[in-house]
Amino acid sequence: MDGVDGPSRAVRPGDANREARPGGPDRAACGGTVWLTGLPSSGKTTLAQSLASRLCREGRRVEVLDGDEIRTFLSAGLGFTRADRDTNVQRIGLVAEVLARNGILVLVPVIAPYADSRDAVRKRHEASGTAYLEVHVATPVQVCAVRDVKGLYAGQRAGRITGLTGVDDPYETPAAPDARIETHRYSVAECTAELHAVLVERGLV
Ligand SMILES: Nc1ncnc2c1ncn2[C@@H]1O[C@H](COP(=O)(O)OS(=O)(=O)O)[C@@H](OP(=O)(O)O)[C@H]1O
Ligand SMILES: Nc1ncnc2c1ncn2[C@@H]1O[C@H](COP(=O)(O)OP(=O)(O)O)[C@@H](O)[C@H]1O
Repeated sequence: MDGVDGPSRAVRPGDANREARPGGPDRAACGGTVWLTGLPSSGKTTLAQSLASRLCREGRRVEVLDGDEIRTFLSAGLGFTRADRDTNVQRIGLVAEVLARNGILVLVPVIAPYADSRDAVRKRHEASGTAYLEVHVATPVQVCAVRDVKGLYAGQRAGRITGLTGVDDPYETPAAPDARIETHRYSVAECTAELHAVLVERGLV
């Protein structure tokens, strides 16, 4: 309906968030998504939890969208085909963007093995002017296979599972991530500090 002040205009996602900030953008007061992509056992969840704890202590509103939890509810029934992984990633991307544009810092420790799928999530954020950082948790597959937190690598070797990301299923390494974290070289505390510094540098903290 047209208002008394003139014709209405389309309200785009993120408008309310921007208008709620008098004096222009205030990155420290607005949200953003930090997507941690990497192989199973690369350290995504550990780093997301560690960074979330630190950000919470600093008074930020933080959400971690954990891959396993999402697959139990929001993506229940999806498997690990390319189509299912894409659907899973796009659903998570939508939730992350909605939370982020409403002032939450959203940490997403999800494999997201395909570049075009990750790019679509970035574009969704760009469309609403919402900050988005892609972090590659760049742990070599040999190290991940030794860590093998959930026994997936052993399961693949034993023939119990197939289609394991980075072993017999693709992982498209991010070509130009906002950060690359080498968890095989540095401790959890050091990697968390490095990630935190990236957020500071990008004006998210
Ligand atoms: N075949 C296969 N390949 C990769 N990962 C597998 C597979 N089967 C089960 N899992 C476990 O599923 C966890 C969640 O996966 P994601 O939702 O992050 O994957 S995806 O982005 O949709 O590809 C993922 O969690 P993380 O280990 O925390 O990465 C795996 O432990
Ligand atoms: N620098 C590091 N950063 C993150 N995890 C690390 C690091 N060094 C060792 N680890 C260990 O690697 C494992 C990573 O597991 P997890 O975080 O569940 O991986 P993912 O979520 O990628 O599957 C944990 O046991 C963690 O303690």
